[in-house]
Amino acid sequence: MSKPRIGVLALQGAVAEHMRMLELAGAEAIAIKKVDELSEIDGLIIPGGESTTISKLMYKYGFMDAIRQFANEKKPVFGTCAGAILIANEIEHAPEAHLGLMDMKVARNAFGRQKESFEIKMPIAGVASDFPAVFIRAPLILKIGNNGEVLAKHEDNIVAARQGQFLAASFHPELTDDYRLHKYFLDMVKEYQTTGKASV
Ligand SMILES: NC(=O)CC[C@H](N)C(=O)O
Repeated sequence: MSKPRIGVLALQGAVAEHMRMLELAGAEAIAIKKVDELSEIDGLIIPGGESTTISKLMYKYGFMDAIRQFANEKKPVFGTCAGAILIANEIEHAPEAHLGLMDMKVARNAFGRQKESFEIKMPIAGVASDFPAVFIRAPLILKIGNNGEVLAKHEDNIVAARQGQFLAASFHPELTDDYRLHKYFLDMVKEYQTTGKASV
């Protein structure tokens, strides 16, 4: 079977780092700069960075509707840090969501000033017992919808979750050499490719 093709939304943020991890995990990584490039990929990562900036650029280049359409085709989407904020359907203290794909409520910059940035090892269900998670002005997942699955918690707060084709992490899984969470996303993409084929 050929390698799954995974895109990284390349408007702002940690793009090259995600591409490197995807390649280590066995995918073909593609930087997505224009909407028509979405048709070339089987799954999409929306990286960390600054969610307001990425959102503005998404509107400017027509990505809002194009990514919603991509998700409608049952293709997996993984949002990390700012990317998790962008895929959430509810943001605390914000009047509206951005893409509103995944049924979860997030809070931005939720760790307070002394803990703006830190690294810990933590268990992630189905991924690792000791995953090195780097948090940088990270959001928290306050709640997830009924069919969502909590994958990781830090001090009782949800920091990684999955809901069907959607995966979200508060932290940056692309800043170390540990590509196990990228591998997990790759397996999700393969699962959806197989499901897609089986249903036709
Ligand atoms: N590292 C990050 O992606 C930080 C996210 C940023 N604090 C935001 O709200 O967009």
